[in-house]
Amino acid sequence: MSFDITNLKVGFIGAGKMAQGIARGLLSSGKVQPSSVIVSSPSSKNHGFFLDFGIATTHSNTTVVQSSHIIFLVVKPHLISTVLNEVSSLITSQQIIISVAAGITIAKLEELLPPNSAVLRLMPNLPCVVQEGALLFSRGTHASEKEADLLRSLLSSCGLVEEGPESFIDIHTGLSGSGIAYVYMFAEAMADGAIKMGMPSSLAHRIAAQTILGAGKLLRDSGQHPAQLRADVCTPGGTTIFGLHALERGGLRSTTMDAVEAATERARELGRK
Ligand SMILES: NC(=O)C1=CN([C@@H]2O[C@H](COP(=O)(O)OP(=O)(O)OC[C@H]3O[C@@H](n4cnc5c(N)ncnc54)[C@H](O)[C@@H]3O)[C@@H](O)[C@H]2O)C=CC1
Ligand SMILES: O=C(O)[C@@H]1CCC=N1
Repeated sequence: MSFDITNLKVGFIGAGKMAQGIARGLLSSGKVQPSSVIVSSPSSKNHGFFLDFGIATTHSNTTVVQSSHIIFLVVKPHLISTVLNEVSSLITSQQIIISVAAGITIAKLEELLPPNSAVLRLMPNLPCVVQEGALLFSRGTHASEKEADLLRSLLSSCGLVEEGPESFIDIHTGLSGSGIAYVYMFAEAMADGAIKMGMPSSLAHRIAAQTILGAGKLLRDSGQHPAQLRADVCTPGGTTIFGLHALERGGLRSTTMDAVEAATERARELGRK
């Protein structure tokens, strides 16, 4: 299978938050023009977002399949079977199917698709919208290095794109797909702490966001272990170690590990349904 990326037609089945995130990342790469993208969903609720970018919308999943080389399945996990039962007979081995549904395994996707279908399973996260996503994908039985390269190239503007074994996808879901929500909860709690100490809410939230952004950027760009960066902030007898001690008393590390484990287990459970 070979594709000329400049003429590539990309379809999305599902028009929600994650479809919008990937579509935005995709367009930012400049490799795909809005006129080459089409999106379907049963309601017109989210169509305005795509129409504003010059992307075509439809209520027909069939139309998306018939007009696309690459099809992103961006519906909730429990709808994957329904959608694939509807469109599977139209899918050819010349097309590439990419599922982002949490928990839904490659084996399940291949079972629902015609034999020899090229399938990739992708787990993105919402910061694709700002080109700072963390994405991990795995190849199905009939997806070669070519399809993997094409996906990497298409998603290059979505953020970090890694390929790994399928067994890592549910873990990545617990760590990163869901993980941004843990960070938001932490941001909210940090700001609440500052509000409790007397800072106005809007200033506290702006500073909490910038603190998390700065910490993340330094962590990523320095390549240092987080424990080293944390140690760099701690003056002996200073403020930070008092704050860290309070976090340790609350079991922050253990609770965070529990959160990654719980979300990973839930992804695995969704795959068994
Ligand atoms: N929201 C997130 O942060 C992430 C979501 N995901 C995965 O992305 C998928 C979509 O999640 P969201 O975008 O958050 O959900 P959402 O609820 O925002 O969007 C789902 C979309 O599917 C459409 N839809 C419903 N039934 C349909 C059908 N029969 N045919 C076509 N479209 C249909 C809905 O109208 C809606 O546009 C899920 O499988 C989820 O596991 C993966 C990583 C992160
Ligand atoms: O909560 C969920 O199931 C989806 C998958 C990862 C993020 N949101």
